[in-house]
Amino acid sequence: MELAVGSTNPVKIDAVERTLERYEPSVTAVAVDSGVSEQPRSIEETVTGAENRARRALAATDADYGVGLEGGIARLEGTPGLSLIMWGAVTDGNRTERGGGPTLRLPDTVAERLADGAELGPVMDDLLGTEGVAESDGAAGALTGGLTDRTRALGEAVAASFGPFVTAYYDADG
Ligand SMILES: O=P(O)(O)OP(=O)(O)OP(=O)(O)OC[C@H]1O[C@@H](n2cnc3c(O)ncnc32)[C@H](O)[C@@H]1O
Ligand SMILES: [Mg+2]
Repeated sequence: MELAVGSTNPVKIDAVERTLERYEPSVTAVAVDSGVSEQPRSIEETVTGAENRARRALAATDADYGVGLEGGIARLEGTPGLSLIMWGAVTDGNRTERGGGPTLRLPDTVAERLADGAELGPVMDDLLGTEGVAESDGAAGALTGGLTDRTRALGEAVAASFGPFVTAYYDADG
C-alpha cells in the first residue's frame, strides 16, 4: 500500500508505518502547508489541518492514500481546562475520512502560556527542559509518565480515520 503523509515530522511517519504495518506500507513524507495556523485552536481548525495535509500530500504523489495528522488545542464541552487533541484524515482522492486520537488535559501552567499565543511544542520543551519533544515522545508521553507516547497516540487517529477504507461497514453511507 502506497501512502503519502503530509508532514516530515518523524513521529507522524512512524505512526502511519506502525499502525498500518499489516498492509506493508510504503510511506512518502511530503512537506505540505496545513492551511491552518501553526497551533490550531479548535476541533474544526485541527480537523481542517488534517484534511488539507491529506489532500495535498496525495496530490503531490501517485500514492493510493493521502494521510494528514494534526495536533490542536481546544476547550471541550463537558471537560475542564484546555485539552490537547489530535486528528487524522485519510483520502483516496474521492472520499475523505476523519478520526480522532486521544485527548489529554493540559496542565494549567501550559494552558496559560498557550492562551498568550505560544505553540505547544516549544512550551512543552521549556517545561521539560528538552529540545524537539514534539518529534519524539511528545506531550502525550510526558503528560502520562510514558504510559503512551506521541507515535502511539497519533497511531490511534490513523487507525480511526483509516477504518472506513478497510471495512465494509461504511459502504452504505451516503
Ligand atoms: O511538522 P508538523 O507536521 O507540522 O509537526 P508538528 O509537531 O508541528 O505537529 P502539528 O503541527 O500537528 O501540531 C501543532 C502544534 O502542536 C504541537 N504538538 C502537538 N502534539 C504535541 C505533542 O504530543 N507534544 C508536543 N507538542 C505537540 C506541535 O509541536 C505544534 O506546535
Ligand atoms: Mg506544525
